[in-house]
Amino acid sequence: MVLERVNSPEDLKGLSLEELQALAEEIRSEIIRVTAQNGGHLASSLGAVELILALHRVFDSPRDRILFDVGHQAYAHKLITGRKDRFHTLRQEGGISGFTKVSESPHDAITAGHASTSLANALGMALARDLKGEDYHVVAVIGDGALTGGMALAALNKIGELQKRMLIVLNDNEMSISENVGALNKYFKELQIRKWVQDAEKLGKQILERISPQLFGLVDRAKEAAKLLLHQENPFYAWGIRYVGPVDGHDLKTLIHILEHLKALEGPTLLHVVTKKGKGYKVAEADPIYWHGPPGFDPKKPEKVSKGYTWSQAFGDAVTELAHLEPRLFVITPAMREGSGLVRYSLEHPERYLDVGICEDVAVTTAAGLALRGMKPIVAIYSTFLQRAYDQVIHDVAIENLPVVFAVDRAGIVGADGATHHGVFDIAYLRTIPNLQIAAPKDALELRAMLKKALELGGPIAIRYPRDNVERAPEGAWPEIPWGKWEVLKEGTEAYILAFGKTLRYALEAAGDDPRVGVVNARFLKPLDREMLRALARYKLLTVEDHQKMGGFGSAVLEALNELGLKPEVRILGLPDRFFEHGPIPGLHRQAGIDAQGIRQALAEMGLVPIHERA
Ligand SMILES: Cc1ncc(C[n+]2csc(CCOP(=O)(O)OP(=O)(O)O)c2C)c(N)n1
Ligand SMILES: CC(=O)[C@@H](O)[C@H](O)COP(=O)(O)O
Ligand SMILES: [Mg+2]
Repeated sequence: MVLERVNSPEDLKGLSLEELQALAEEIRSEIIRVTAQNGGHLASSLGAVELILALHRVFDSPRDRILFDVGHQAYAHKLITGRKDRFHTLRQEGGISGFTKVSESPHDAITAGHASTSLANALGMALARDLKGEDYHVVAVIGDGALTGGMALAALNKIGELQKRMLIVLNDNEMSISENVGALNKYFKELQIRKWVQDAEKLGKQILERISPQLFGLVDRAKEAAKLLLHQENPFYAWGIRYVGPVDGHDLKTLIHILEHLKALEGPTLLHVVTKKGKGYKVAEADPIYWHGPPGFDPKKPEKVSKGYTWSQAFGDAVTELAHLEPRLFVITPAMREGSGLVRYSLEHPERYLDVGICEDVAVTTAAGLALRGMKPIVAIYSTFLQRAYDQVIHDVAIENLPVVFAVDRAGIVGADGATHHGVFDIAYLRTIPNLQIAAPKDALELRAMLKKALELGGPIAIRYPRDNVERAPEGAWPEIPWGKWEVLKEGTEAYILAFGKTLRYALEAAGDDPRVGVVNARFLKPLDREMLRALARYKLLTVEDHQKMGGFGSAVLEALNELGLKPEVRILGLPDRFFEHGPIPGLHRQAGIDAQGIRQALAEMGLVPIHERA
């Protein structure tokens, strides 16, 4: 076993090409083995194995800085940089992160998880290096999907201007999570055709020169003419960045040879490597979309595992039906078709569906444009990724009170993706925006009711729901709920739990059959149901939410009570002021004290000791 002998990238330097190739296969097996158990980003990491070995063979991490955009393709990097013995803890509570993480290893140049950050990071590092008179290489590996992000394209523009020495490796597997989109993506495809043309041309040349030099001359002139037709300005040259490629991203020998050469060059260089997402694992090669991030599987019999009916699917089913009722409906996703439950909708309503690529800012402002011209756009977007479009929500949507609905998926703790992905800031960053309303349905029926009503109401409305399963609602069901009104689910004589969104189930569990404790489905945060709040102010109140405590639902309740001049005893349960790492969602909720146990604890501290525990 070669991997046994590799404890740092230094150990790659002495390996033969055959040993490196054997190492690649051992790494693939380990990635499959652990992802089968833990879940994780299988296809992306399988596709980047040779590239990562070649980079660590040629460059000297951690002295040289190797950055991985998103960091989800970096499992091979983790295995050869001293973490092979902990790799089995990938994405587990207390285990190693599923992305690169500065605090996890000196070899992790950036903490990643959100796309398109590597190039600006690399630029900053190159600037620091040169200002301090230091001498090391800065290498950024970015996927074709991540390159659709505005941050990445804007960074290229600056990199080309400043001409700092750095290497950008474009890992082009023609995939984002779904098929990749964008004009650059089309151009890369054409470049690959051109590569094929070059190879065919070489072969043709050899044959022709032997048969007839005259004929060869004629063909040669024809080829020049064809080149003129095919020849387009390579955008990277326009950006002032040397372009090399495309090259086979699985050919270790060629990669090492080229990287050695590029290492010596001054200024910014982009090496375009072509890889296969899921390389070396048939099912992942055949379906890189499902195997982008499988939840776990039997490595011997890798079948797709159903994750059950999710909130995302409930959303997708609802908008697919709504599109028949509302011809102005238009749904946008920033590169998360599958994750947002939009496969069915995209197939049934392709003319009113758009995947903008990994650019949430463009998603929101495109929705604004649609709304300005009479459409009813819904932006389907993860809470964590909506952070990328905060200004657009204010500047392009809310100021003009445009009818844009934000279907905020993955709201709350999301589990194995960890701190970079928990959707625990959206209430705080949205609720201060005038005109924008915020709601959280308790089930799929309320989700349908809210989506339909939101389209009718107009104005910016955010509807947040968790990464979780949910009971399917009947097709065609469009219940009415009083907009802005909370719902008492259980009466109480001494206290009420005001639960927002997913924590409602914990509230009902904590209240149990205790007659003293009532439970409210506080499904509207903005507008808050002040009428009911006033009525409940004579009880003790406990708010609970799957969100940072600071600036969340509880804060909104406190502010409203203050404005109403009411001073009941209030406790707020939410996530404390720190980041939460990766781990199972229930465990993280327990840690945060927002589950049933945490609620009981808070009630006890408010004098409502559970009846069966009373002495
Ligand atoms: C800002 C942001 N939006 C969306 C995502 C979700 N996401 C994770 S990986 C990915 C696709 C990345 O494609 P690419 O860079 O080509 O890498 P590949 O998976 O193909 O190796 C997306 C959209 C993200 N991580 N960050
Ligand atoms: C790397 C990335 O950002 C996505 O792949 C993300 O991990 C998807 O999250 P879900 O699994 O919740 O769809
Ligand atoms: Mg890709």
